[in-house]
Amino acid sequence: MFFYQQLENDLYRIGVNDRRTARFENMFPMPDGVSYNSYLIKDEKKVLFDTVDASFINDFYSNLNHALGEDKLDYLVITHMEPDHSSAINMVLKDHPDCKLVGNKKTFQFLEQFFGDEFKDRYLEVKNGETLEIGKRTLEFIFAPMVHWPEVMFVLSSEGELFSADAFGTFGAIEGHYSSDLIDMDRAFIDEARRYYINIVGKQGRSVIAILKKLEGKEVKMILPLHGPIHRQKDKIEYFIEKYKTWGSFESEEDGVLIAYSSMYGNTEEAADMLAYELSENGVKNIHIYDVSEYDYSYIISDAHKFSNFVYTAINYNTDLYPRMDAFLRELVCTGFQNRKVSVITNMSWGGRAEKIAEEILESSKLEKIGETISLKSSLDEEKVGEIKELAKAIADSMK
Ligand SMILES: Cc1cc2nc3c(=O)[nH]c(=O)nc-3n(C[C@H](O)[C@H](O)[C@H](O)COP(=O)(O)O)c2cc1C
Repeated sequence: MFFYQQLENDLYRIGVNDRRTARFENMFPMPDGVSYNSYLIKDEKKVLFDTVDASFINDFYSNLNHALGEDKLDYLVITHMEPDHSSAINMVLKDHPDCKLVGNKKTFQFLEQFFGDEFKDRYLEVKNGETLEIGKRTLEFIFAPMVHWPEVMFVLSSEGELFSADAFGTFGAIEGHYSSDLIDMDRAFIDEARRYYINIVGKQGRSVIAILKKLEGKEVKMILPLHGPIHRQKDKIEYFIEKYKTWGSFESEEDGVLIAYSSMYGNTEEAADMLAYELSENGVKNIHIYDVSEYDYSYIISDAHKFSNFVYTAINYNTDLYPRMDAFLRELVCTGFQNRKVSVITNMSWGGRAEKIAEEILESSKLEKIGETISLKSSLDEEKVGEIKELAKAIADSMK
């Protein structure tokens, strides 16, 4: 069977859903799957934008062949060489002998690293800002280096269709709603879009801001990302671009406190809980507590970027930082985490370097310390309870 959406008269989304792969990039859980989007324009020239993960080639071919009918492809535009979109390129090229590959110098370098140079005579190399006529449309190539990979390029058609590679994508298979105007973005979409962006593209915030600047003044009527729904309604497009500006600048979206704790026997957890109750007493609305041993880091990291305040615990473990907190903090820093307010609870029974190690890991994040470190000796006592009340007040005050 075939399954695709006709977005315009001659524009099709022919991607597939993947509910079988457990982890994106073999790291990030996808409880709701993911979609690999590929797009087809049937203008005078027939142009395919990216392919899908080769494991889904059969579904993809049924969609593509049905949408193409008797036509053959003239161009395959590669916006991004990551294998979840490019691993079927060689198969498509073999089926479409006159199809040219459109990419930039780096695209073809990576293509050869993955597939060798058997398609060399089919390259159409484009430079930043160059255009290609395909009939009633002209395609403009806008390089977006490091908006995930170095070779990434956006393509803007003269009809205002923006093929944005991994930008503006999300986790989650398409559940019928192939366009964001068909869903409530806040309820059904934005948390997973944030988790996708922060964990996958997050570190490249400067590159994201740079591409958004390049797009200013250009008319974008539709965004067609490689994962998740398309965006074709003005207010949805503006909403999502604003989110990208905030995320790309490493700014928080909301006042709130993310508490990431670790605890072997519950004493440090009790302190984290007590802090949360006291924060609530001080009027803080958004409080999220995560045990770093329980949750996949990608969820905690996404919320750490979302909120203004971050609290972590540093418990001593064989005189080092508890290994799961150590790993979590390192992964957090890998996403470019910065410019947040931070508070710390430590726990030691006899001694160690946990607090120092955590500080060293977070050094590049330029965090503003709020309140004094709460140093537990094994468990809470009256004095520490008083300190937690003071810390909660200091954190709440830091939001005003
Ligand atoms: C396996 C293990 C190793 C520990 N290593 C240290 C250590 O090197 N230095 C130290 O001060 N406390 C050490 N502790 C004690 C903890 O840091 C902490 O004080 C204690 O586990 C109470 O906190 P919790 O109930 O939140 O786990 C260790 C505890 C465990 C179970």
